[in-house]
Amino acid sequence: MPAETVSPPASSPVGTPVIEFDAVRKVYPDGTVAVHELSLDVREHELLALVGPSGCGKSTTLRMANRLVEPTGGRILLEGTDVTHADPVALRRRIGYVIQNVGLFPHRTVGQNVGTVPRLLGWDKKRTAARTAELLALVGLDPDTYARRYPHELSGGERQRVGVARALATDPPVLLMDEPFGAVDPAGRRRLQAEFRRIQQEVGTTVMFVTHDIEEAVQLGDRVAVFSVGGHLEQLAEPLTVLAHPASDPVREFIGEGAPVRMLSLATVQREDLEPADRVVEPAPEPVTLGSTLTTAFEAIAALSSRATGRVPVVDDAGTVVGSLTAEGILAALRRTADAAQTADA
Ligand SMILES: Nc1ncnc2c1ncn2[C@@H]1O[C@H](COP(=O)(O)OP(=O)(O)OP(=O)(O)O)[C@@H](O)[C@H]1O
Repeated sequence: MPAETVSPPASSPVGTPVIEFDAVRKVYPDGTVAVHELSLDVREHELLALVGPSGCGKSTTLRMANRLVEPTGGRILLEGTDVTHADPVALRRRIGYVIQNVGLFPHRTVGQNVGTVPRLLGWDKKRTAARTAELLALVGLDPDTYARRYPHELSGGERQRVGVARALATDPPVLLMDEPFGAVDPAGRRRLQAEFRRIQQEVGTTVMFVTHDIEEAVQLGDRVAVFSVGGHLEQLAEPLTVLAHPASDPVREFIGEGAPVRMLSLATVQREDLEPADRVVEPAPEPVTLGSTLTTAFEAIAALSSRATGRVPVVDDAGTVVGSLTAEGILAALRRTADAAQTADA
């Protein structure tokens, strides 16, 4: 993340395609067309969110990428190689997979769960244990406390974190996620989303992420693919473009009336929006930190309204005061987003 921004930039990935769907079609034996002539790519380090109403073919699409479902027609390439000819077991070791209820092994400890694939790959005990501890720490679970616990001794959110850690264990180039945070309560879900996004950007994993929740899709996705029933890809674009310029009636219907508010929730306060640090009164009470609390302008408003002073000191990771957040700063962030929505590619 660039140091001068307060939150992750809405990137426009131009990387090489890691997963490519080329005219892929899936018709189930009973004649249901789940996916209709789908062509799209997921680019290196990108998080692509697949979103749409129930039954529109999102999970089928995802599961074709690791051959849990065989396509009826077309080609799927992983890093340039046609996966329809790959050994499914070897393929799944290169592609992490996280689903809603995680599917942890109930009789194995958290540490054993996370270390499953490394052990299958023949890693020795020491290397597996070190990687397990590293991953548990990455997802915010203290290895000394959690590695020896069993799944039933965890909260739902903690289990999801273990699921993410397990999927990342061998550093797969690609992660497929199907409603991974669906079973978590709203507050925990928001925290998990933010933490997962931070980890994904830090590790650089390419992610294909299925959700039925447009809010989750626009918050997490670098790009968003909106599907309609019958497995049609209606629009593939950056979040702001989908919200500001829905490409068809099904997209408009799906994003609903909340689109303007969702658009503003994409507004991010940047360093340039802060008042200069020399105007901050020291010592700064309860500062907020660049890149964490101020994820969106909405959170900035919450930070501001909880202080009586009308300004909130902002510090960087090292604790140095870098500026002061005021209502004008938030307005500047909102204005920038509204301008970007007007000029976003239709
Ligand atoms: N094994 C199957 N046999 C027959 N039809 C299936 C099978 N699996 C899925 N379908 C059908 O294919 C279509 C797409 O299903 P899919 O699970 O991919 O949708 P989805 O968008 O992920 O839905 P949801 O959000 O409800 O999970 C649906 O009409 C579904 O009923």
